[in-house]
Amino acid sequence: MTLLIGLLGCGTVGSGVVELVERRADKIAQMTGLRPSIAKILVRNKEKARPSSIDPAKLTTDPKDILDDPKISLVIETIGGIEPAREFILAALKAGKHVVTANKDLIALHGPEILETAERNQVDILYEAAVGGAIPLVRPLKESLASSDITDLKGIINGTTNYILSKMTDAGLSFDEALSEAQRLGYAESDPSSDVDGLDAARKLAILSSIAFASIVELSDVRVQGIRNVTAADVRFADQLGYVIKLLAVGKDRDGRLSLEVRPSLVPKSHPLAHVSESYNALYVRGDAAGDLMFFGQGAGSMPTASAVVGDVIEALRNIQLGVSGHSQNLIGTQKTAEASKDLTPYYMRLSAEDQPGVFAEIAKVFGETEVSMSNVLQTPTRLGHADIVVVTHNASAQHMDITVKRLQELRHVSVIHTVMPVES
Ligand SMILES: NC(=O)C1=CN([C@@H]2O[C@H](COP(=O)(O)OP(=O)(O)OC[C@H]3O[C@@H](n4cnc5c(N)ncnc54)[C@H](OP(=O)(O)O)[C@@H]3O)[C@@H](O)[C@H]2O)C=CC1
Ligand SMILES: N[C@@H](CC=O)C(=O)O
Repeated sequence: MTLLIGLLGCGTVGSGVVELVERRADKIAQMTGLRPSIAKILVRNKEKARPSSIDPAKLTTDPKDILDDPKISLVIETIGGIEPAREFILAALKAGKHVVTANKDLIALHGPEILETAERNQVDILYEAAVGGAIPLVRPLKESLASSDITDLKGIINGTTNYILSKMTDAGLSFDEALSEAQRLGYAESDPSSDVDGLDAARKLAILSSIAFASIVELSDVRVQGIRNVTAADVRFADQLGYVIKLLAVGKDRDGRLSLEVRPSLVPKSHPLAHVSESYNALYVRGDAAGDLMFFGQGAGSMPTASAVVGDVIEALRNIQLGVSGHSQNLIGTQKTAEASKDLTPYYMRLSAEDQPGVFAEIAKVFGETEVSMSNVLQTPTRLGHADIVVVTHNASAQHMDITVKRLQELRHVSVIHTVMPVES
């Protein structure tokens, strides 16, 4: 039997979905007893050039052609953003259609509303592709690891920034060159500042944390710092010190208190995360019974993301056949407190100061007075009479580092503090 699908959006991800559904239709029919067929595809502009796998006759600019068609039982949303994606998904769920989406913006911000609507209407809402591209993360956390209390999540969950940092480190590309390349390859969001400023990773961390830590997680619970301040100079200093720079997402549950952060960090070259390059993502998970696990794979791009979308389609078809649709939602009732991490860690700081006798002594004095101990110092002359000074500290708290930064900014000979990043061990 054929099951008709409506596809909302046919860009990087949507076009990959069309190709993969066609390629796998026979296999999926064997696996599930239902043959998926994409009947209609919603786009903004029907005249735009599309891959040859897209049948122009299926294109429409009217969402009603999908949402009001009773023959369409499943909707795949790959438009992105909040509206009109939210409106379309809610309408599809209310019309009794199952929904598969790759939209992390929407799930991170309106997850409870969407999951409740699906539950009420006894249909599936599946969003594996929203986090980590091809890597199965949502389902393992929801199902396979449900027997463990998860205490830690740590990883690289944005392909674009990882691509940019890898290319700045390994190929000497400038930030702008690397970003343009990531856009050309289809990794970046339509507004790439979501990637660069860490928001995309924050949305993904909120989604993962809500499942792993069994809590409602608001996006505002995640402290976010992107990679805009990371320059070629930081990449070079990090290299000299034996590190690479990565945008890490870190979530912890300490006895019901959550700390959630996205921030650029120095990772030792020997650390497994240091070898996760280009658009690859990786996530460490620590659970009390399961121990430590690491998930790794392609975190962005057309086919890797389509692979997760079509995996969800197959689950929805199986659920339809078994008559168990609408039970995949895992609604979470409680909300744990989120606060800044109190863990101590070494920090990397780069600042510019006048290059004259006594200046470094003044800087060192501030570190002494704020009780942040230095473990390593590098200095390079930059422009006439100025120098870049890099300090790596021993373990310090974020609060002590904030005070140190404030005090240093008051020094007459310090012109600017460029970057402050935690250092992983
Ligand atoms: N790119 C990636 O690697 C990944 C993306 N995602 C997520 O997948 C989703 C899609 O991303 P991506 O494929 O890169 O995005 P694209 O910008 O490449 O594609 C968006 C598609 O949606 C259509 N569209 C946009 N607005 C409307 C509208 N108002 N009405 C009808 N159609 C509309 C566009 O139509 P038209 O073609 O006519 O312009 C286009 O086909 C996003 O939620 C993204 O975050 C998730 C994981 C990885
Ligand atoms: N822009 C995102 C796409 C996948 O989620 C990324 O770069 O990771």
